[in-house]
Amino acid sequence: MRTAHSVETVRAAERALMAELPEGALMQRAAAGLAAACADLLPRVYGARVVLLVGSGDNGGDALYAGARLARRGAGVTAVLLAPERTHEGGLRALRSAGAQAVPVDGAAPVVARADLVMDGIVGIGGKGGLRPDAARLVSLVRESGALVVAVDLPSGVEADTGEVLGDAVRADATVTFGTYKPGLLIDPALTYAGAVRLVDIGLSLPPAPDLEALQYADVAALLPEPGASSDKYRRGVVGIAAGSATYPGAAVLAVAGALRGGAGAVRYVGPAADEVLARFPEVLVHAGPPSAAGRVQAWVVGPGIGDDAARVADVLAQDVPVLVDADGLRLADPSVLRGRTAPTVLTPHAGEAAALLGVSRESVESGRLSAVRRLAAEFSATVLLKGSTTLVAPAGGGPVRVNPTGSAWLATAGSGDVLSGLCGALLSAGLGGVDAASVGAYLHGLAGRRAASGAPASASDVAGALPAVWRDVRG
Ligand SMILES: NC(=O)C1=CN([C@@H]2O[C@H](COP(=O)(O)OP(=O)(O)OC[C@H]3O[C@@H](n4cnc5c(N)ncnc54)[C@H](OP(=O)(O)O)[C@@H]3O)[C@@H](O)[C@H]2O)[C@@H](O)CC1
Ligand SMILES: Nc1ncnc2c1ncn2[C@@H]1O[C@H](COP(=O)(O)OP(=O)(O)O)[C@@H](O)[C@H]1O
Ligand SMILES: [K+]
Repeated sequence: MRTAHSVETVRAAERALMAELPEGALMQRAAAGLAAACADLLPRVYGARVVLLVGSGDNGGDALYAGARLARRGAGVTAVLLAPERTHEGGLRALRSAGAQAVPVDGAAPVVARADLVMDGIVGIGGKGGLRPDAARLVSLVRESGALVVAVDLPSGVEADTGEVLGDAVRADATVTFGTYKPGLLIDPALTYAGAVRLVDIGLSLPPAPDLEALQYADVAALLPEPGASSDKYRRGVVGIAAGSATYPGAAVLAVAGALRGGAGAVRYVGPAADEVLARFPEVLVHAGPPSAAGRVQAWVVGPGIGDDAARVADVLAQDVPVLVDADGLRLADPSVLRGRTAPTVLTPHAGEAAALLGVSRESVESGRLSAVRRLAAEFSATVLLKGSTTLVAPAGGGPVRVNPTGSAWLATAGSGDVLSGLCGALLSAGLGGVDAASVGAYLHGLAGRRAASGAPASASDVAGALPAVWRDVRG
């Protein structure tokens, strides 16, 4: 599991560790890791032209000590000081004694223009808001220079805790972060500013529950349901799909396609697209009448392509089994019924649907995805999977939010959300909890999107078709 911790948590861990160590030891650890990462990125350290952008805090201190290390290895290092009178004193002394020079901001243009590598030590976890005007001007010089940019701890100008970018920010090729990932390094839009992220262990002891976590291959493999000797189709889990309408039969077919690849023992379908579903998937059990009369299921998916069939949504929500609500179902579900359910509920909105549920603009959801998903989970007492370029899953009762690391923009194709809902529903029916079902589903769906596309457009059916192969890859 990859984990990220909030600034407050990092600060507390830093205080505890600093009390045990000689002064400056932590910053030396950070600077050593940073210098090593820069050396790896440069074709050759000796003779390389390195420019440090140095703000007034410890982030600038890290850059100065790392710059001193590179200068001692023969790099030509120049520090650009944004606040010369408030620069980290020890760092500046170290830089000068390594033979490097420092210039004020108005002397930056010629040195930045010739830089091979720029280290961004303007601001780290102490930053608030986008870059200030003098820093922003400096960063636009860097952009014009074409130099390799390495952000110290996080790209200056992004919000560490939320992933928001409130103005100008540094666009880095790589970010060297200390102690733990910061939430903003895993969530867009900030994520797209960070480049390749390298974590440097500086010995912090962090609490076991992070603010954010991302499943890795091994975590997903351990969560995948697997039939055993005593399994039968009912024990493996039966997932019910209440989806589709005369206008949108395809949504039913795609949700079923996802469900059939999600590890359930059987898929039941209820709705007006039974003929279309059976024509494509004869293994599905179809039922007329309300979902509650369809026979036992261990989890329901309701909503994709359902049109205005509020009765079908209400019927599903009244059943005391896990329910995943998607698409039209999100619009039709009664919020008080959602809140009152005792069995797990999973909501899977995209940003537009999330905005409607929260009564805010789509833009505010997109720019503040982490707070939006947490709010939704709290307001509806449900696990919430917020779709988009980085899909987030928040648990109903608070706790770490999961961020999906496998997304692919090729998934932004009509119907791929329907496949996801069926897949997650099947995982729920197989016994996974809401957060695991949603995050494992998103992980597999993202991998399937990449595999189905591999550089060319893929349809939602292709994504569903790629699921068995990615399941095998993950287990292998
Ligand atoms: N925690 C750890 O374990 C370790 C932490 N370490 C390092 O310390 C860093 C944190 O250092 P920090 O606390 O000194 O804050 P930092 O990020 O340098 O920023 C503060 C300065 O920035 C300024 N400023 C604020 N907003 C701004 C903006 N938008 N645009 C421009 N400027 C802005 C603000 O100025 P002021 O408001 O005072 O004018 C203030 O002076 C951390 O990220 C890591 O690199 C490692 O060395 C070792 C282990
Ligand atoms: N830019 C993007 N990068 C990665 N994944 C994306 C992006 N945009 C959308 N997706 C994913 O594509 C799927 C689209 O789902 P959804 O919006 O419900 O579409 P539909 O209703 O047509 O099925 C979701 O899994 C979502 O996370
Ligand atoms: K920085």
